[in-house]
Amino acid sequence: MLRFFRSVTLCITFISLFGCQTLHKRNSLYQQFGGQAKIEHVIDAFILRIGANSQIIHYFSDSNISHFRAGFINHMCALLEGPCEYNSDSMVQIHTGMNINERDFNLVVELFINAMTDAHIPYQIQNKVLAKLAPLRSEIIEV
Ligand code: HEM
Repeated sequence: MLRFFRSVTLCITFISLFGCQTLHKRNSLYQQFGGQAKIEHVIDAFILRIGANSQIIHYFSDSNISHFRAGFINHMCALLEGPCEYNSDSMVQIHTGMNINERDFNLVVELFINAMTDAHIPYQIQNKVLAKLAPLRSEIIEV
């Protein structure tokens, strides 16, 4: 009998843990954003905006844009707690030597916000994404 109750308790614990995990994934910021297709759509629009901006385009003059696109998408997917792992170089490693100033950083973030707005990402979700990006600021500016 005791063994039976132990099994039932173990089973309930397992189900609640598993259930919580599923719920967490369903409510992740990645899901709220609109999943992979939406991330790719926003980043494509973001890249077009970077390409059209004479203040910051020079940073990307030696960059492979399809590599940047793939890396940025993967990083964003992981940042929003999607089903991706970001194992590439750190933000500091990538941006070291670029001497990105605060003004240019703010402009890039603004271009990203514009891309999200055009893709109809609700402001409440945009703010959650910006809160995830904010701590990266010091890893990117003037490193
Ligand atoms: C929160 C803001 C930012 C995030 C999350 C971010 C993230 C990233 C990531 C993940 C990559 C790697 C892409 C790859 O795998 O190739 C990357 C590359 C790059 N980032 Fe940023 N970045 C940010 C801001 C900026 C700003 C403000 C600039 C310039 C004004 C910038 C310039 C670049 C350049 C030029 C590369 C390509 C480097 C190369 O060609 O190897 N980034 N960034």
